[in-house]
Amino acid sequence: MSSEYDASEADADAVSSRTDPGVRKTPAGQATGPDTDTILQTERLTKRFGGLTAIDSVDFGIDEGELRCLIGPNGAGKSTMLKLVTGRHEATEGRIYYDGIDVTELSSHERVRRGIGIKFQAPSVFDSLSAAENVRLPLQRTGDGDLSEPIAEALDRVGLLDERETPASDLSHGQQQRLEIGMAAALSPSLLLLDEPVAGLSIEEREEIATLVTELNEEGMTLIVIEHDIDFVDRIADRVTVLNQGSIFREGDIDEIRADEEVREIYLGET
Ligand SMILES: Nc1ncnc2c1ncn2[C@@H]1O[C@H](COP(=O)(O)OP(=O)(O)OP(=O)(O)O)[C@@H](O)[C@H]1O
Repeated sequence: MSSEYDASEADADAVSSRTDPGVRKTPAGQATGPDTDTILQTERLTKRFGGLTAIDSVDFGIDEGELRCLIGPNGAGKSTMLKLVTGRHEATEGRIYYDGIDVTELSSHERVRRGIGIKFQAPSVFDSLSAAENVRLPLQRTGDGDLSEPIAEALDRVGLLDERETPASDLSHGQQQRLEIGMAAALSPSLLLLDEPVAGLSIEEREEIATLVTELNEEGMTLIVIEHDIDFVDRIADRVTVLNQGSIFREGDIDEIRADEEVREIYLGET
């Protein structure tokens, strides 16, 4: 499990309090611009927590329209990687380019505005609020007026329209996960990051999430999904990136990754 103590929040605050967003185009930034398929590219991205290097000089790229799975053993740096992309963590070194610009210094809020969405590993729905009230929260950050139509659309997208008045606490675990994905997808991000969307779910609930994630991708959303369940990864992924000890260990399609003996050793616990 990810550590979620104050350092991450402090980082987010530090980033969001900046007044100069530091947006600038650089040659590497142009690598994510209109003349290329690459929507996200990191360059020697590094995150240290005190003496611990959680992400170690990583160059990670993903094409627009891809559905990429990020796998690796516990503590490999997967969640940290996503939090760096969203701005919840501030990079220690390196750059992050997204859709043609350098977003390294941008606040989380600004990155959301530019089309980066995330569903965190830790639950973020409000139990006492209904499904509709939960979906309203991200929508009212950017829009005002009558939100009933976008709320209905967002709930419909994740199959929860009939549960719109149900308090989140009364939803099943699978429905809560779908609600969280609905909240992250409500603003129609270009890039959606999902941290362990099927953890603790039944086989049927996993299948529902697999279908939902695949549909979002078919609608044109680019997705990065962290997942431990290799069968789920097999079900959804185009390509797979294996992280280990803060570095990219392998990248390839799922069949190559499953057949790779060293990956099996570090990730699947097989010899
Ligand atoms: N806020 C933090 N403060 C200090 N160390 C942290 C913090 N967040 C993560 N770490 C450390 O960074 C390393 C990478 O953690 P991270 O949560 O990114 O791994 P992960 O691959 O997502 O693991 P898991 O699969 O268990 O969720 C771990 O050693 C973790 O303890």
